[in-house]
Amino acid sequence: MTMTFSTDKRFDLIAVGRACIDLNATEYNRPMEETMTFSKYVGGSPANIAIGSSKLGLKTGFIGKVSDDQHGRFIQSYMEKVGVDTSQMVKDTEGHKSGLTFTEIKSPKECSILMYRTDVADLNLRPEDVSEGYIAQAKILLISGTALAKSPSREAVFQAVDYAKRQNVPIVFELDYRPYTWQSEEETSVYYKWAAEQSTIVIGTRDEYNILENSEGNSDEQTAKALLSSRAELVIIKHGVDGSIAFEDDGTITHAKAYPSNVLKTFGAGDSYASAFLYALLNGNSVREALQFGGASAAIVVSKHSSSEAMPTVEEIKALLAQHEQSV
Ligand SMILES: Nc1ncnc2c1ncn2[C@@H]1O[C@H](COP(=O)(O)OP(=O)(O)O)[C@@H](O)[C@H]1O
Ligand SMILES: O=C(O)C[C@@H](O)[C@H](O)C(=O)COP(=O)(O)O
Repeated sequence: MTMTFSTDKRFDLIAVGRACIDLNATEYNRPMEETMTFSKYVGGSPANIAIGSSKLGLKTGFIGKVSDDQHGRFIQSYMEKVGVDTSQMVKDTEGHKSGLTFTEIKSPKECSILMYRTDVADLNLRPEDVSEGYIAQAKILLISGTALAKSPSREAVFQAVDYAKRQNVPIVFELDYRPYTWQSEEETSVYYKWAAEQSTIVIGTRDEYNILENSEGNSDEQTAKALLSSRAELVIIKHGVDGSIAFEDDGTITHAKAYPSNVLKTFGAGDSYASAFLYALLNGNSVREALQFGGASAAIVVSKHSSSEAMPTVEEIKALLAQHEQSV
């Protein structure tokens, strides 16, 4: 299947949610306690997806709140530099700080992130910060799960979803589960179910769908069937190095393998996957081709140091896919 999107919009994709700071360990293969140096990048799942999409050539906008300080200015200027429209990125006027994520690279397979997210600026986005006229200009609105974790950001996302529905803008929900920001898994499940019910495309890992379902017992088929019975037309279930599966509402199921990669760290895979997957779909490619695009993009990013800065170009993705075709 290929999906069709409006052609007369100013933006291909508008993302709503957090834009933060990643501090990635520059010393590899050691625990955080022994890591002394870090490199700074823009981070936050929806910001990474917006940056990745923009680097691929999509016209991209961002709705979010950042701190009114050096970090907020760094985030905004980096996103502008890579072509993301930041006209709807607001500065926090109450002193809230941008979130920080420290990464630990213990081995290429054993990575973790440590988030500093107490009362962060992004979770203080307010409904009145969200413009219906802006959302109306998008082919798709991307919402990320973490923005639902706390008020007032939760209500800002409700507002964005309401505007998108009024304006017939399809919603893409990236589950983006970050336990640090939630009170409990039960609470997360309530909001995840709600968001999935509003969305045309749902993207998440198997573990994230378990959180959504508040249950560990469901198969991918059961999960997809339940979601496709409401508004969703396409459900993507990711399985890390084992690849991903797309379930469509006409019953088509497409499996995609991950591409071999010289892995440096595992984080960044999901965001690069989402940006390239959505790029391909928005450009009229089939779901199968979009899965391949997403997987290739992720294979590139896990071999590099950052999530945002490492987002590949279309040419890099095509080169990896061509290389893979030659070797099979
Ligand atoms: N180690 C890896 N090597 C190559 N590709 C990977 C690797 N890990 C993940 N990917 C690719 O990225 C996609 C998303 O990764 P996954 O780990 O499932 O998501 P997330 O990063 O959101 O947890 C996978 O479906 C796969 O195509
Ligand atoms: O999402 C965050 O706030 C942290 C990210 O910026 C970080 O780069 C990361 O963990 C990305 O991992 P992914 O979700 O696996 O793409």
